[in-house]
Amino acid sequence: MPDSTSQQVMDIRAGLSHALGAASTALDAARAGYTRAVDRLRRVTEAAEARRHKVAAARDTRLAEIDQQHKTDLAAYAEAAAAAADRAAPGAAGDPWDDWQPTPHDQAAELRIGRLLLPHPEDVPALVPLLDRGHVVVRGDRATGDEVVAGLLLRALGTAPPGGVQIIGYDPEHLGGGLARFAPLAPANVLTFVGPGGLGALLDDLTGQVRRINETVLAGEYSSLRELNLATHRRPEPWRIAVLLGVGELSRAEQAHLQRLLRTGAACGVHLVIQGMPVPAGEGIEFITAAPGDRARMSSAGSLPVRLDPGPPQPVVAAACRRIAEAVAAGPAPVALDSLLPQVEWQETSATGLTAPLGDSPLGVPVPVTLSDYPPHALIAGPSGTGKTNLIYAWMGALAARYSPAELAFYLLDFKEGVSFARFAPGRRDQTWLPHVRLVGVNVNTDREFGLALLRFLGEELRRRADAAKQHEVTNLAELRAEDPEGSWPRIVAVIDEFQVLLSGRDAVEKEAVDLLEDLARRGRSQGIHLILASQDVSGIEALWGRPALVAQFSLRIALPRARRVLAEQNTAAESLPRYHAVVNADSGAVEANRVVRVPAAGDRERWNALQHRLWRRRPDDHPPRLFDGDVVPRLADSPDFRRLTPAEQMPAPVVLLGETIDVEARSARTVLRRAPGRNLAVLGTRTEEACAIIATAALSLAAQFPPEGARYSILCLDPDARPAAAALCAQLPECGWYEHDNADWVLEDAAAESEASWPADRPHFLLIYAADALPGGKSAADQLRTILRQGPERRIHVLGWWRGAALLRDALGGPASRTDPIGSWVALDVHGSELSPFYPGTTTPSWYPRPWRALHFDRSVHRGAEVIIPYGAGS
Ligand SMILES: Nc1ncnc2c1ncn2[C@@H]1O[C@H](COP(=O)(O)OP(=O)(O)OP(=O)(O)O)[C@@H](O)[C@H]1O
Repeated sequence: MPDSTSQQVMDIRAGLSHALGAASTALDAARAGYTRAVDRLRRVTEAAEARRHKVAAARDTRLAEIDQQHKTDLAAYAEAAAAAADRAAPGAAGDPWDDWQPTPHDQAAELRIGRLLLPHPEDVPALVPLLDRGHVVVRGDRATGDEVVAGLLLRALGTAPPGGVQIIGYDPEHLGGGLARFAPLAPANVLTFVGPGGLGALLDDLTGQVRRINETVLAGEYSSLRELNLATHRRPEPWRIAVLLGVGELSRAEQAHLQRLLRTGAACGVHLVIQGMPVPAGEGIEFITAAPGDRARMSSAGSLPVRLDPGPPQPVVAAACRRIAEAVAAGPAPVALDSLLPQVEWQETSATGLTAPLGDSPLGVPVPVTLSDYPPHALIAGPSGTGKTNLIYAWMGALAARYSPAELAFYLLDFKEGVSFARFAPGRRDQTWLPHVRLVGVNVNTDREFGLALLRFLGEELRRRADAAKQHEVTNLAELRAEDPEGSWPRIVAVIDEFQVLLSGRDAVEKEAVDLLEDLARRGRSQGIHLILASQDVSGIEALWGRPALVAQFSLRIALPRARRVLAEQNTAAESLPRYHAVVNADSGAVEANRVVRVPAAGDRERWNALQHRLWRRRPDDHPPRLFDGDVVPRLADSPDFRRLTPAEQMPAPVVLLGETIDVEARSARTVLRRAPGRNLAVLGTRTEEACAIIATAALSLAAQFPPEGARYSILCLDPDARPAAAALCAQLPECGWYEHDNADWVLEDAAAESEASWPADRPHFLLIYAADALPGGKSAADQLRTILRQGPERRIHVLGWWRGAALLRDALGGPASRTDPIGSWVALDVHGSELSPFYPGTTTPSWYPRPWRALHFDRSVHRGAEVIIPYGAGS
């Protein structure tokens, strides 16, 4: 058993030791595991710590990055917002007051009132959309609010062209005091006030404006003035800002009006700035809560605080208001002439009429004006300085650019003192001319005869056209042109500025002028001859109004500001016209036909020259217009009639030129010295220089027709003052005899003897006597001269004598009872018509008043009445 016990013990021991061993192993393993676990824990903990640090670092970096990004974004947004604000409120809309001045623009801007306080230093302007966009209600602190209103108004004024913003003030509490700083605008009507009881009327008026603008300006084509402006770049209506200060309670009707305006006004440029009155929130209404410091707010910025700008300094307001008022008083800036010109020049046909714009309507649309069968002629009126001449230039420019010279011809006459039409003819500085112009008459105010000459010339042209029409069996120009396409039938436009001068005088000139005008006006319409008559004041032209049939032909009426009577009696449109505008009326001035036109500036040489030079370079021929300048003394050498004179083998009868006639073709006045009784010439009057000039013209024109020995010339000079001129002439004449006081008897005796001879002379003898009334030698010399005058011409001895008075000539002929027919032709200088009656047919006297460098010529063999002539300059 012991064995078994010991065995058992041993077994137990073995078992125990085994278990111990196992336990020890397990313990070791457990320990090792523990150690590893502790180690892992340590490592994990360390790793976790390291990760936490890393994450924290990463987070910090990221946070820093985000923060930086945020800051950058915020800066960018703030910058962008500021830039956008600058764009939305450029110049006067946003500039600080210390650097502020008006910067007119035709598009509405938003207006700065202060700055938005963002958590960022960038300055972001707080802007209010007023013009074209909405209305502003200012509430809160009254004094601060006043400054906000003043700032808004000044900025609005400064962003628009002068007069483009009109302010109407309603300030019942302070009777306008709230807007007192803008008072300099009042005289120019840029600021008007409505009295304490006038709110209803003001709202009524504004509602009326909105209705009118909707109906006639936007006319269904545009939804707002802003849209119209964007589409056309024009702004036909001003912005109207009604400033309602401390209004108090409104009646129901006023409330209704106000609500309507708040809803509809902005589209029509009618805006309300309201202070001290509750207004419910609504679209397009900006509410500004005025408060000092950071407590101000504006509705469009939500809860963002706003710091309001201080109000504009008084000197800035005063200077701006003065400038605006002055600019408004001076009128709108001129429109450019180019706005009337077509894209391509000389493309139109004038077969049925002439149509060209004269300017823009208030809506900015060009207003075409037509001359045709109806209306055929135009009457323009405007007091001096209102732009009549400018309007004529603008019209001519628009026509000349559209119609080539083959389609249109101008004849221009200016009775005004000055040379406004001279620019169309070649001048000393500018050699170009307007190719359409055929005739220019300037400085003609004392030469009304030139007006007559033009009318006679047009009358002739009318007859020529009527004959051609008859030949082609047609009745008007359009048909004639169709039948005769090769013919030259331009429409003729004759412009007579200050035409009342032509129709003044109550004399033969006036009568003939009115008759001719009436005929031309009546028959010219169908033959393409159009008259444009302009005058400072048509109301007093009796010759015109006395002929209703004549006036009726002028159905196109153009009235410049304050023109009288040119429109129909009840039509007062011209009274309220702004400067540089005209009423164009193609229906004899009837109110319904009024069209208001803004006329571009065409008077400016520079503007005109560009057009004229362009058209001149395209001129179809090289014929400049005939320029008649009443102030210029013509030269014999330039006379076409003189240039045509040449010595002929068989001289029919010598022609004597005397001076230039006042006519369209610059003809010379002439008399013919045939071998017949009475063919002598008398120059009458005391003006030595002119008398000498006429005798020189006569003698030189005679000399031009004879070969050197073909005629004989004798000069008898009895006036020492005439001696230099007579001697100079003598030097120019071939074979010229010279006689004075001492030897006068030689030439008189000889010539008298020759005159009585029974045989005709083999060559003519021209006896030029200066101061024939001063003959020496008593009765015998006088008798000899009478013999020469009576009998000489039959024997080819002709006297060209100067007597210093009509009565002296009469004496030379034998006294009051003697016959005057030995003097067949005379030229009178400073001699009145009544003194000339003995030398004039019938019992009439020529209607003429003497004036410097003009003479009256009469040739009994060809003239019905005397003609005014201009002596050629003595030096010619
Ligand atoms: N549409 C216009 N735009 C700009 N300036 C103008 C315009 N019309 C006229 N003017 C200017 O006004 C002035 C007077 O114009 P204009 O000579 O045409 O007047 P008028 O009526 O013919 O005067 P007057 O009969 O005294 O000659 C000129 O200096 C002219 O340049």
